[in-house]
Amino acid sequence: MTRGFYIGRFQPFHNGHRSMVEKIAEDVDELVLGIGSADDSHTVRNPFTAGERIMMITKSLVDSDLVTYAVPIEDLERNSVWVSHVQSMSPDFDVAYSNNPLVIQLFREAGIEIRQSPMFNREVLEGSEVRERMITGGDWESLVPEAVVEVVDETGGLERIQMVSDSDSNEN
Ligand SMILES: Nc1ncnc2c1ncn2[C@@H]1O[C@H](COP(=O)(O)OP(=O)(O)OP(=O)(O)O)[C@@H](O)[C@H]1O
Ligand SMILES: NC(=O)c1ccc[n+]([C@@H]2O[C@H](COP(=O)(O)O)[C@@H](O)[C@H]2O)c1
Repeated sequence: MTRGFYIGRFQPFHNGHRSMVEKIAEDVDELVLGIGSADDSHTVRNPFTAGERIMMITKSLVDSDLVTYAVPIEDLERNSVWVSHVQSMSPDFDVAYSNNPLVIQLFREAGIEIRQSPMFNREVLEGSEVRERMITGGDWESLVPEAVVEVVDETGGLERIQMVSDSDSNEN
């Protein structure tokens, strides 16, 4: 039995993340999705709470055969102990997945196997592109699973990101 760990901020969970989960499913029996920066929300870069991101992930993967667990991981001031912090919050895992250079470095230094994945349609499947479209009224819905559209509707996420974006630009 192999269990993987996939870390990301998932702000929001988009079709690139879902494709990555499908790719990882070829390697592992179970997957932990670590919701990074779990303590952050209500900003343009991190608009959604950890709870909202858990809903997005759980509902998007409901039809998947893979056993998945979504675990919130708060940020720490000290990179040197971040991997231990991750391990203290997550079910045990055998291999980690990320394309983030700092994350890759920290897992390598801790002696944990880390695998990268190909980028899927990265020209548009990027969190910052989805958030920009949410703010400007573009087509963001086609970039995310249907379940994410429903969670954003249910939680008033669109009004929220537009409001925090407005207050950011008023401060600048
Ligand atoms: N289109 C994609 N295809 C494959 N992997 C992706 C894609 N987009 C993001 N990832 C990977 O998923 C992980 C989590 O990414 P993250 O939550 O930061 O999303 P992001 O799209 O890079 O968002 P942001 O623009 O907010 O930084 C990272 O390792 C990232 O490289
Ligand atoms: N010291 C720390 O708290 C620390 C170090 C490395 C990564 N992280 C987090 O891991 C996540 C990585 O996800 P992304 O690949 O989406 O950037 C982010 O939430 C990031 O803040 C935190």
